[in-house]
Order: sequence, then C-alpha cells, then structure tokens
Amino acid sequence: MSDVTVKQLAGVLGITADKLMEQLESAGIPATSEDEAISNESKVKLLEFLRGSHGKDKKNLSPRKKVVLKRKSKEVLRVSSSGPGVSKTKNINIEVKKKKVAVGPSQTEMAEIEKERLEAQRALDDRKLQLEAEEQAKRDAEEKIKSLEQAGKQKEAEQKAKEEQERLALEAEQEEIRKQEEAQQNLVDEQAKLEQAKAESVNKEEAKKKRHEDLVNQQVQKAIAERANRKKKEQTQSQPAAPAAGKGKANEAGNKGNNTRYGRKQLHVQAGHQRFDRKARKHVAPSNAEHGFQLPAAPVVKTVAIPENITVSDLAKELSIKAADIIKVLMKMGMMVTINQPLDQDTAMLVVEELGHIAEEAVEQTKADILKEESVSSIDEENAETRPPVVTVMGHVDHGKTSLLDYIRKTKVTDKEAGGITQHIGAYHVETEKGVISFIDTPGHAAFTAMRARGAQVTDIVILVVAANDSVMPQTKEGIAHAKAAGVPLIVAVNKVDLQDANVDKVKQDLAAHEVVPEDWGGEVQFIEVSALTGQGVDALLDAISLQAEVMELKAVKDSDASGIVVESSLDKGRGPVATVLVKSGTLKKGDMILCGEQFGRIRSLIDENGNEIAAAGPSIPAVVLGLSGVPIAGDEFLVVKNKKHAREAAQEHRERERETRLKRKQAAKLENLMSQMGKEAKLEVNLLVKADVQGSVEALRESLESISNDDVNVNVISSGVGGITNADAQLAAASSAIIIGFNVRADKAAREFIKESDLDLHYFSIIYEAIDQVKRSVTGILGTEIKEEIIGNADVRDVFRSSKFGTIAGCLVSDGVVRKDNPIRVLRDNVVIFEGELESLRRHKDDVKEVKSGTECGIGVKQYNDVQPGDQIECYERIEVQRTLD
Ligand SMILES: Nc1nc2c(ncn2[C@@H]2O[C@H](COP(=O)(O)OP(=O)(O)OP(=O)(O)O)[C@@H](O)[C@H]2O)c(=O)[nH]1
Repeated sequence: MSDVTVKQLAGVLGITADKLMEQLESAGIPATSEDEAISNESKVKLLEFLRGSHGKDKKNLSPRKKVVLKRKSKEVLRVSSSGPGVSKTKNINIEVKKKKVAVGPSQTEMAEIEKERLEAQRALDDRKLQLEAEEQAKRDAEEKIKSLEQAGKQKEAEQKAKEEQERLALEAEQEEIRKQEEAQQNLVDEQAKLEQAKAESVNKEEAKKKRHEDLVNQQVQKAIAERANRKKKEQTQSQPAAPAAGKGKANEAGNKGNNTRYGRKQLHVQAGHQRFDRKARKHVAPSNAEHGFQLPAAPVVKTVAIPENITVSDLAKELSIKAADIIKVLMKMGMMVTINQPLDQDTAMLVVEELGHIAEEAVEQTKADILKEESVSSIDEENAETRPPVVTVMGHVDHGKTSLLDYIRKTKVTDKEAGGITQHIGAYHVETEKGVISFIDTPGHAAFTAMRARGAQVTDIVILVVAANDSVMPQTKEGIAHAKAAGVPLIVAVNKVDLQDANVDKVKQDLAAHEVVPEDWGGEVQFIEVSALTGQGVDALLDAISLQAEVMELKAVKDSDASGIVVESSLDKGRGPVATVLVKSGTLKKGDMILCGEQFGRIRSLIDENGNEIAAAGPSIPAVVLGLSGVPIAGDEFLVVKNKKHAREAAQEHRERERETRLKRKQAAKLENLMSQMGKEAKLEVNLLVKADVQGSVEALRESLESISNDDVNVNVISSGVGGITNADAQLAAASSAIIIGFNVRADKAAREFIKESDLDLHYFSIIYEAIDQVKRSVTGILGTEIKEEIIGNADVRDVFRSSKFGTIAGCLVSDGVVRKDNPIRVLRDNVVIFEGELESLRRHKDDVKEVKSGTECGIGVKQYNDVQPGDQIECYERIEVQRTLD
C-alpha cells in the first residue's frame, strides 16, 4: 500500500485534517503538516491508539485473515443436495486464474471502521445539513436584499412618478396662469387701443371743432370788418365833419368790451380785446382767443318726458347723447338691445335716471285731447257766468232716493208746452225761485261710480238721503266715502220724517260719528228734514242746494262750443242711438258735430226732459241727443268739434284705446290671470266684491275671506252688502278689478249683461265654507310654485390631489346623505360657502359613478374650481318645486 497524506486520510475518514493531526499527535505519530505522508505503520499505530482510547485492548483483536489469489488453478468442489425423497452429491469445478494474498481488516476492525465511517458519514451529513442551512440562509438573505432593493426601487419610482405628476400639475397651473395673464394683457391692450382710438377720435373731433370755430371766427371777423368798413364809408359820406365823434363812440364801444348795442356780449369775441383795429384797418390776432363753445361747468340735467314706448335712438336724441351710451347702460342692466329697438316706459325711465337725468311719464295726448284743448283755448274764461248746480242723490237702499227724485220731478219740473209728458231721461232740471237745479236722475252710487271710474266728474253736490227711522246704514257710509273721495260737498236729506219712529237726532249723531257734522252742531253740513211722501221740507232742500251752489260760485262760459258728459244712453228702435248729455260748459246746439267717446255725429235732434225739441242747452242743462253714430257709454265726455274728419279719427282712436283698456281690465279681473301680477308686485292683491242674502252671512264671509291674507297675498273685500248683485256692483267690480262672490243671491239682468260683456269673474255659493275654500284654492293656485333647496348630502374633503388629466381632485368621505354627480354643489370652508357650482367628476376607485352614499370614500372634481383644500366640505343639494300655500 502506498502512503497517503494526512489530509487525504482525513478526507477518507471524514474528519478534518486538524482533528486527524490532533489524533496523530495524541498517538505519538509525528505530523507537522497536512501534506505530510503517513505510512501504513503509522496508520496501524494510530488505529491501535484509537482503539486503546476507545477501551478495546489488543487481545481482543483477531488475527488478520490472509487471502491468497492464484493466477490460474482448478478445484473440484463436492456439494451434496437433498430434496424430498432424494439425496444427491454434485461436483463443481472451480478455476482460479491468479492468486494474490491480501490482508483485510479483521471483523472488529471492520466494525470499528464501519462505526467510524458512520460517524464520519453522520458528521458529513451534519456538515452537509449545516452547509445547506447556511446556503439557504444566504439565499434568503440575498432574496431579502433583492426584495429590499426592489422595494426601494419601487418607492423611488413612485416618488419619481409623484414628483412628475406634481411637476406636470405645476406646469399646467403655470400655463393656465400664463394664459390668463396673456388674456388679461390682451384685454388691457385692447382697452388701451380702444382708449387710444377714442382719444384720437376725440382729438380729431376737437380739432375739427376747433377748425370749424376758427373758420366761424374768421368769418365773423370778416363780417364785422366788412360791416365796420361799410359803416365808416357811409359815415364819411354822410357826415364828413364828425369823424372824431364816431371814433370816440367806437373807442367807447371798444372800452366797454365787445358788447352789442343791446348790451349782449359779442359772440366769439373776448372782452377787452378788439379783433379789428379800425385804425390799422387790419385784423389783429387776439392774444387770448376765447371760443364761442365752452365746456359746461356742471353736468346738464335734463327732464325728459317718456312715452309708453320709445326707441333707443329716439331716447338718445331726447338726451342729446349717442345711442351707444344708452346701449351701454342697458348692457350694464343686462339687456342687449339694438339702436332701433323700442324700450318700454319703465326701462326707458330707468335708463334716463341712470344717466343722471330726470324722467317723467309723458302724458299721451289723444286726438280727442287735442281737439278738447283747441276747444278750451277758444273759451274766454272771463266771460264765465254762474251756472246751475248738478246734484246726485245717494243713500242706503229703501231710504227713499227714488221717491225724493220722483217727487221733485213731478212737482217741480215745469211742463212748458201743453201735452208734454215728463220723461225719464236720466237727468232733469228744475227751476226754483232761487235758481235752476239739475238732478242726475239715476239714484244710488252706480252712476256716480261709473262716471268717476271713467274720470268724469259732473256732480257738484251730493244729497245723502238717510231714513230718519233707520239712520246710518252701510250704503250711507259708502255714499259719504264716495262724496269725500270725489271732493263733493254733502247735503243730508233726513227722509221719512213723517214716520212715527223718525229719530232725526239719532241720524245726526250717527252721521257725526262719520265726520258728517250738522251745521247746528257746529259743523258745515246742512241737514234738511224731508218727507218724500208728503213733500215736507222738499223746498227747504232745494233752497239748501241753491245756497250751497251759491257758496261754491259755480261758473261756466255760456257762449262757446259745448262740452259735457253722457249721463245715460240707449238704442231706440225708431230713433237710433239716444244719449242724455249734461252740458258742462258752452251751449250745445242742434246741428253741432259732436264727438262722444268712440261715437260721433251731427246733432239731428235736441230734446229736453219733457220730450220737447229744443234749439240749445246751456251749462248744467241735460238734453237728449239724437244723430250719433252709435250708443256712447255713460260717463263718456262729449265735445263739439268743427271738423267731421277729425271727429271720426278721434272716435276711431278712442275705440282702439277702449278695446285695449277692456282687454287689460279683463286680464286683471280674472282669478287665473292674477298670476301675472305676482312678478310685478311684491304682494298679490285679490279684490272681492261680496253680496249675500243676510247681513250675518255678509259679515261672516267678509271676515273669513279677508283672513285668507298672508305675506304673499292680500285679500280685500272692496265692497259687501245684502241683496242681489246689481249693475252698480258689477261696475264697481270692473272698476276695481274685483271678483264677484254671490252668496245665496243672484245677479240681476243688467248686471248679468254687464258681467258677461266685461268678462268679469262671478261665483255663486250657498255654503260659506265652500266659498272660503274655493277662494283659498284659487289663490293658492295663483300663488303657484316656488323653488326650494334641499341639501341631500355632505362630503368631507380628506386630501387633495392634482392631476394633469383630471385637475384638482378632492379625496372625500361622504359624511351624510348622498352626493350625486348631476346635482349642484357648494364648497364650504369653516361653514362658509366659498364656491357654488357643479361637479366635474365623481369617482369611486377608478370608476366614474353617478352617486356616492354616506360612509363611502370618493374622488370629487369640482368644475371650474381648483382651490378645494383638505378640511373643506362639499355640500350637494337639489332644487325642488313646491306648491306655495296660504298657510
Ligand atoms: N213714510 C215714508 N215712506 C217713504 C218716504 N220716502 C220713501 N218712502 C217709502 O220707502 C220705500 C222705499 O223708497 P224708495 O224711494 O224706493 O227708496 P230707494 O232709496 O230709492 O230704494 P232703492 O231704489 O231700492 O235703493 C217706498 O215704499 C217708499 O214709498 C217718506 O218720506 N216717508
């Protein structure tokens, strides 16, 4: 066996070289290095030492077996084999080709070696395991390092991406700012250009003006010079000896400045300077030329009358400014108009006031107004004579108005011609010892109201009839109110004094409570006790009227073209349109051409209250007129006109205006159309006229209906009373745009016709509750709907991200309700609204969503707003239409 090195042996044994070195040293075998060779003897020695150290002595060691191997030899081996019932011997030939003797380890040595091998194997396995573990640890560490590196890289990438995003956002923002600045600059430039252009045009204008003024100055100078030359020539020709005096005067004039001989200052010539040097006979340049035009020291404030419609250009002309200035003002008011666009009166007045001028409503003159003015201007007021008073009778129902008028007419109207029959023509006049008195023969408030509603005032004195047994009643109060409103003096006729229960004092007392104080109580009102039944006190009443008229000094011009009022009118089958007129001024003659509201015509026939043809009717005298083109309306003014064409035109114009007025009134009086008033007036006014069967119902209805009023609507019962709905009621309703409520009462025929014609709103009821309910419902309907806001959700802004693609995105948490993409929003900071608008985007994770509910996170982009900050709140709301109610 050849020698092996310590290291090789250690490798075979499966231990370290160091360990083997130690063992060799312990066995007394010298070995200095791993590479030193170890002989077989040393190996045996070492083995023995190791055995000794492991407690095995040499005796137990069996001698070594020798194995001899022959190169080639033959042997026969006899082998006996036995089987069931068989016993056999078999020869086996064995051939050995070479023989070599080798000494192998003994069994114990083998066991030892095996054991050592096993130990070495175990140590090797342990080592292997250790190495594997170490390897694994190393791999793990490397992986960890790798993953750490990867994580680091990712973070770095994220950081970079974030930085990139921020950079882009910043750039976008800067770009935006730059664009805005650019736009602003452009705007400023444009404005500057405009200013410059304006200044240039002003300069041009001024230069032009100056050139013009200079030209005018030169021409004036020239003219003055020429005139002076001419004068001088004339003077030298006519007065050759008095040049000194002329010179002196001229000097004087020069010293006085440039005043004209009438003391006026010469235009364009500055005081103290004379443009023309007479001596030198040449023009002298003024040292300080004063122009004819000077800027006004203070702004000129104009007062402009504005008609119902005016175009922008016309308004500009009125104000002597450019139409563009008016357009500018209107633009500021939010109106885009063109130069030829008509503006309504209110807008035009606003514009005028905005421009610092004073606006007045233009009183539109109708053709009739012009004709009237012409007629009035021809009247010489100095020739005015005393005229009879015109009296109207008023009072509560059944207090005796008709009876009193009938009594006076029957007893006092004088029938001058035999066979004449007193006719009811709506008015009559009586001749008393103290003078003539004209009565409007339609008692009650109807005629009076109708006439007043048309702006006509014909009554001079009101007779208030109060039944002595009934005293002051609702219509008595109304009569007082009417008379007071019209400024007409009252005379109280305390009627029915013939009755047992007549109580004149109570009447006086009750009337005094309404500021109608009798003369004998220190007041100013004459109280006359009368009986329409017996005629008692009627003369005293007529005397009182005459006295009152005298006090009033009623006068009118008699000798002029007539004008007056239509008191009554009708269509007669045989005679055509019939109108009772009352002349207010002048004298109405047969054959006159009259204009009467929308009717006109030549008077074919003039008739008095007795049915007699008359030639003329003077001031305060009623007469029936035939010959008109149609039936005029009671209350229409009439006027004598010279020209038929003018009369026709004026009538036509009146007809058109009436139609418009009727239409407006119709619109206004309709419950359903009252809606239009809402926008114009702060509060909706609903007027009602209530008529009922009994006083109790009247009171109950009035109270309940008026209590419907609230902040938005005012329900006024403008008139209420017991009894059917009369024509007077209907007229009052029309005049006041009132809705008529009939409770257990109906409208009479005349009222029905008027209501139909005027398209008034009439409602009948028989249950109070229903009446109130209906009015309430109607008014509620009129009130319409209103828009209310309801907050549907709130989102708290937690974080804000900026992205070049989506702009500013607020990372939010919906704290309550729901945030909807399509609903309007507000941004609140410290509970103060800082922005109002809508959402640009609503996202959940990366998806666009329609809505996000409470407790959910979302990303919100606010349209056109980038200043959302963490801590802000985004409030989402909706607008809902709600029916306005009276409650
Ligand atoms: N005893 C008495 N009765 C009178 C007097 N005047 C009128 N009457 C009666 O009172 C009632 C009503 O009279 P009218 O003249 O119709 O009363 P009115 O005020 O015109 O009534 P309306 O037309 O309904 O508004 C009639 O029956 C008359 O006869 C009077 O002086 N004495």
